[in-house]
Amino acid sequence: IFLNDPSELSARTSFDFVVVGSGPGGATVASRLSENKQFNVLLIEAGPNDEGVLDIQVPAFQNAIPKTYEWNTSTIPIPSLDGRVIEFRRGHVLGGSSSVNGLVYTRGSAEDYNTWAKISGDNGWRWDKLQKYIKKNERFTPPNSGRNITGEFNPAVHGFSGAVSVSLGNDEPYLLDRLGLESVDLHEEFNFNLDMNSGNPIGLGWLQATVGNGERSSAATGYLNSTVRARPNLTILVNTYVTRVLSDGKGSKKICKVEIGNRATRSVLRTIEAKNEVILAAGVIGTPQILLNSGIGDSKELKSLNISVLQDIPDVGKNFVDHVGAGVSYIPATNGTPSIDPAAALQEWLSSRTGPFTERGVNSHQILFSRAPSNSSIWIEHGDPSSGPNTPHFELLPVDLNLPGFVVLGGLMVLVQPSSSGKVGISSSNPFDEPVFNPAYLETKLDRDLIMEGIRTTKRFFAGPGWAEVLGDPQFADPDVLPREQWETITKMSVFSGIHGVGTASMSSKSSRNGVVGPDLKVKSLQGLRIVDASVIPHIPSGHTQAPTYILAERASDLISDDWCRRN
Ligand SMILES: Cc1cc2nc3c(=O)[nH]c(=O)nc-3n(C[C@H](O)[C@H](O)[C@H](O)COP(=O)(O)OP(=O)(O)OC[C@H]3O[C@@H](n4cnc5c(N)ncnc54)[C@H](O)[C@@H]3O)c2cc1C
Repeated sequence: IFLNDPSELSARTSFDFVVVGSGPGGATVASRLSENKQFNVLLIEAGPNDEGVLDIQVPAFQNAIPKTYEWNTSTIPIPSLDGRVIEFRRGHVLGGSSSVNGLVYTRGSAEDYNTWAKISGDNGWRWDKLQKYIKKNERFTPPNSGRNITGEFNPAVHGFSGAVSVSLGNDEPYLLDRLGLESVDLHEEFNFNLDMNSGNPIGLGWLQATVGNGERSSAATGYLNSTVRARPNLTILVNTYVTRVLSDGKGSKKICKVEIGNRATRSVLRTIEAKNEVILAAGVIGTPQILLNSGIGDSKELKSLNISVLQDIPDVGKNFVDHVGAGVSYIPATNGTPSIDPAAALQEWLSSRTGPFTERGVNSHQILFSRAPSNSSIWIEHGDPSSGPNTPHFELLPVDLNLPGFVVLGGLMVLVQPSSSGKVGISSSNPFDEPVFNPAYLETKLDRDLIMEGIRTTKRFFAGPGWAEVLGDPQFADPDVLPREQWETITKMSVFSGIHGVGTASMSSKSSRNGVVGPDLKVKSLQGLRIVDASVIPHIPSGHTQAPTYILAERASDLISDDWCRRN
């Protein structure tokens, strides 16, 4: 059942489960729970339907998604970036951020998940225990160009019948791909990695993307396809903003209702009952915002905003961690990859779902994960922030963008195991007000030192005769040329968000007083409320975050289902 407006819901007031948010967390849970005909499930999404939106479907358009499909959230002036304000992107459409993201499919390291297990005291979160959920999520699909991909991935570590399609590039290797392989041959520091999704990501490998048959594969296309949408026991309600969750009476700790509103008119509309559970999956910003608006959070902060406290949980909105990156770009010394004819490419995509628009649009098919050298001087001052010795500190995404007025050649170097943490808060008791968000990028000296090491690592990767013919003068702040203070000032003005935020409703062990949810993802000290999205991730994965969120949500679906099947 698909509803475009809350007014269409009028006949129903109660469901077994109400899921809020339709990204990799919420779409997965709503889809899996509604496989059981006995469960009546409502999935609420603030944004519109994703169906038929070309800008979302065409992989190459990932660089230019219209703002109407995003929340357009701004940070506060970030103190650790000398007061810079940046936009933190997040999807506002069915499928959530997976409908607007960069399509990169990386799982992170086995050690990342083993760290979740350690923090939460639940071995079910260990990498080896999660394998069946990885397979339930993934449908590895060969490129529809028919290109031979032998030697570009390891079939043994993939799922072939899951919900979300994952593929390798359709095009033959680009110039940057050939030069990347040359670097691996030339420098002992960098190894070729047949498959970076094996749990051991370090090395240079072929990039896998959430693409199937030339189209974006998202939480919406993967988990909410037309068959799922037609289920009589699943109602999908889009264009509907959730303001709060409510308990069943004064003093009660049992959450049983969701309140919805109209963002345009800033008015509350009504409540909807959840007989079994409310499952929050509104993402790393939306979930803590709803909790705080509901009086679940730091009691001191809530009281100062005149919000009555339903449950004091100081960590709500805290511990925001995100990847942060620096561009390592050069002036092109040659013409690089020739630009394509966009009209012809679109025509080809429309008629056969093949051609350059099936690609991510950056003229590179590779990704490099690496660690800061063990003899680096930074280790004299700092401990290792990573999950373990097989976990990368850095990611390098080579790019060769040749768009009119926008030429980028080199790489995006991203710090994937940062140590700084920020905060999501609210500024008033009005649930329609914007969140107050400080991502605190580069707040720790360790992160600033590591970014420096990452740039040096990237320079070593780009050193070699092949690259010398292509890369001209550097266009980035070079830590080996500039004095430290000047380098830091420029870097703070130019770093970018990895858009991989986690941790604002973090998972911890049952007995821990820190964190927001237990290992079963139930909100501590309350009943009837769970969280299933990137906000519960207690240690940021060293890879991009959609796959970890899907994997987490697949296990969460089993946890929830088992709980309620046992009771009934
Ligand atoms: C531009 C961009 C590029 C990215 N690139 C990559 C990439 O290449 N690879 C990768 O792995 N990851 C990438 N990510 C990150 C990845 O998409 C996210 O980690 C993942 O989608 C998180 O899933 P989620 O379910 O936690 O939240 P989301 O996917 O953000 O979903 C949350 C949903 O909740 C809805 N919602 C929020 N508040 C409310 C409310 N009050 N009422 C109702 N609904 C609400 C939102 O509209 C949204 O649909 C990218 C993200 C962005 C934004």
